Amino acid sequence: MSDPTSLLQVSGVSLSFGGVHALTDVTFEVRKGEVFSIIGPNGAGKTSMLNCVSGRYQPQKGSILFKGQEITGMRPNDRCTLGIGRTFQNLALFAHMTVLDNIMVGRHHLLKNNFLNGPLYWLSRAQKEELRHRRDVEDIIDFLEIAHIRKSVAGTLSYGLRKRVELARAVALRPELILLDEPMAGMNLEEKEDMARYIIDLNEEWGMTVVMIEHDMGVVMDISHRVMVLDFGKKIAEGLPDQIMDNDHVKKAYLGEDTEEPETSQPAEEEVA
Ligand SMILES: Nc1ncnc2c1ncn2[C@@H]1O[C@H](COP(=O)(O)OP(=O)(O)OP(=O)(O)O)[C@@H](O)[C@H]1O
Repeated sequence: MSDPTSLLQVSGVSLSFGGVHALTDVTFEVRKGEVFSIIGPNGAGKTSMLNCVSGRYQPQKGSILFKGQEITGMRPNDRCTLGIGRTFQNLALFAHMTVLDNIMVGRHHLLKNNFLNGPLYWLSRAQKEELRHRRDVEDIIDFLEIAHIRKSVAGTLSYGLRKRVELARAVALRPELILLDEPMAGMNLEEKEDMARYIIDLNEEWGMTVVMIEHDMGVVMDISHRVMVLDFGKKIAEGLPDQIMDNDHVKKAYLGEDTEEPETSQPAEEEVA
């Protein structure tokens, strides 16, 4: 029997691209209700890990369970239907569509008609259903404070607002697990504070479990329940934010901090085998 508090179980996942080992034997678990962050230097394998969970990449080894169900070979769309939503490191909105329509796209997994029979959806058959969904979408719009731009074309918005709309689209799926790839990248301080607040509320009030990749250590340490550190595709640490901040291996390998008096100036790569 799987642990009922465990939402996501990743076991021994390895992923290579030719000779590049993006992930090597990575194992971790995310519990229901957690904000779980994945950190590490550029190229450490963070996005690859998220892509393995969302189904964009298929690992060569290992298994991924969601709510105790094996999802390793499942297509991304089926994982969405199961309750895994995500945002992307680089914005993936439909630039020519309005904010509202972008968010409604995020909703399509909850509609009886999906994109395979999409024309039916976009015409009239699902109009009643669409009305109901629009009401629900309005809640999301209110929550993310984007009512004033609901009719704006997504491509005309500032970067910070587009990130927020992308979050709205992912939330529209009402996922149990939401994967956020650098939700604060490129934002100013005020936008970051807003985004941090939305993530906390999604977690605490909307009950979503969050797996987040983020480079801003202040934010990560403030809002995460637990943190995993990747380096060169391997897990080098996992624990509470304070434990991670105190971990000598992490300080050396990730934060580039020397925790001891240097005796010789060895090249950094020798420290991380
Ligand atoms: N589709 C791909 N094809 C080839 N190599 C890839 C692909 N995706 C990732 N990689 C390689 O896998 C390694 C891990 O990349 P990944 O993007 O997962 O790291 P990351 O920790 O998310 O980095 P960043 O913080 O810069 O986004 C890198 O060496 C990268 O070049």
